[in-house]
Amino acid sequence: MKQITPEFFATARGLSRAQGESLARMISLIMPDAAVFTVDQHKKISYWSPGAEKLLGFGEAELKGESCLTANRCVQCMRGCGLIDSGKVEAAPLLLHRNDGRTQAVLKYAMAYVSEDGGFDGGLEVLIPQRALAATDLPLQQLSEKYGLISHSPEMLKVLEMIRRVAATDIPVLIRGASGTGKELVAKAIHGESARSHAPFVAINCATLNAGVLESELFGHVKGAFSGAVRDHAGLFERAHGGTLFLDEIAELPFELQAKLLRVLETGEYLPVGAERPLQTDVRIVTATHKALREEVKAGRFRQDLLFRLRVIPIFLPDLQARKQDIPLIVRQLLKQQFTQGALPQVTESAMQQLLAYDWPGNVRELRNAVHYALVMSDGHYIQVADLPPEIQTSVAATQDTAKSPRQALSAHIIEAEITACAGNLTLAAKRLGVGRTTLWRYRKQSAIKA
Ligand SMILES: Nc1ncnc2c1ncn2[C@@H]1O[C@H](COP(=O)(O)OP(=O)(O)OP(=O)(O)O)[C@@H](O)[C@H]1O
Repeated sequence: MKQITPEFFATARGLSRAQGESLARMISLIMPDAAVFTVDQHKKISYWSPGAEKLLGFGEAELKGESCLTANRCVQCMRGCGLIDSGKVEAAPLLLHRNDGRTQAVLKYAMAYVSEDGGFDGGLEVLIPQRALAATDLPLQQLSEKYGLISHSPEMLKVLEMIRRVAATDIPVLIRGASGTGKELVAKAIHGESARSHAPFVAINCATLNAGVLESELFGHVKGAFSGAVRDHAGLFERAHGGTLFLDEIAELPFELQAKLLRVLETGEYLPVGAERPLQTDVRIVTATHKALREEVKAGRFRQDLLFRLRVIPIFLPDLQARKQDIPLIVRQLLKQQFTQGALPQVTESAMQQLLAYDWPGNVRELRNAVHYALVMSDGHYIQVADLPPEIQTSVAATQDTAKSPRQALSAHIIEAEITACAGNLTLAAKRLGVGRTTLWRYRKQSAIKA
């Protein structure tokens, strides 16, 4: 039989099965909205409270004697919940799948029963529903415009859908994507659509400060904590209280601070530098990285337990290179931001071809910079190949821009992207492109004949 770790046995002194079973019934009376259940030494369900039935939609009759994984359907549960290894689980955030397919955010607490010979003898588990918030019902198109996350690509539409879902919970989110793919925009959208939107969104890049300064920035310090600490300093956890703390480049968080962050996630408590008593915080943590954190764990640079805490919901942002159909749309959006009045400059077909051929290692940030550069260089009416930054001019052998008619300024790519954006509504697409409907129809016909 698997042995419980001596540390747990020493601290918890163990809960016997008989004690646990009556405790479970008591907790389910006191906390009728929580799911309370017990498992035997084989992790088969032995008690399932009415609250559990209400929360997850499974009845006791169908679950008794079944593996706990039948009712606790989630990625972390499949990996192992830690109950056998550490004897207890404290405030683990989970996203469970209910019997009816909907998801339910919970915080899980569990305590193992210890047999007389010190072995695992089952356990008592309590799942506390996380704040029941309605997912935002903002249509994806409006969500994308509200936060400037412009895209048509299926991958980005999935990201927008994820934002809508996770905003309704307090579950930690890890955003993975290369530099300039929009990680901070996604974090802001999650915050902005959540019930925390009235409280601050605070962001910090963990790669830019050394361990000492970062600790003081995150957790604050008290007067006299170190030379130069002439007054108390509120940390970001205090400033973000009630809101969202966005930790960018989380892979760079120094190892010694990883344990402190883990403590906040587990207990909501942290210790300002030099302080004697911990403070409580209520923040939602959203993290981002361009690195594979699993590799960082393997290399011994990142704590596995912290990874599991942070990566409850991962969101992946694709490189711009993998969604080039977004380029005309984003360019247009960037031009609109610069020109609030008057006609937008037209991007010539050759210039658009160069933009589409380029690899964009700096992703949308680089595209934004290129558009700003081109605007400075252009005559204000047309953006041509010669107006683009040099590295983009040479992305493919550019053809010379000789024509300057509006039709030639509109490439087939732009036309088709706009029509898709308008869900096939040619009148709207023509309006957004600044041409008449008949003209748009003629352009399309001519492009089709040329093809
Ligand atoms: N889909 C998009 N549509 C329009 N603009 C975007 C989009 N994605 C990113 N941007 C713009 O690109 C720039 C970089 O975005 P952001 O700072 O969110 O990227 P990031 O992934 O957090 O970058 P880094 O990792 O370097 O901090 C910002 O100006 C942002 O407004």
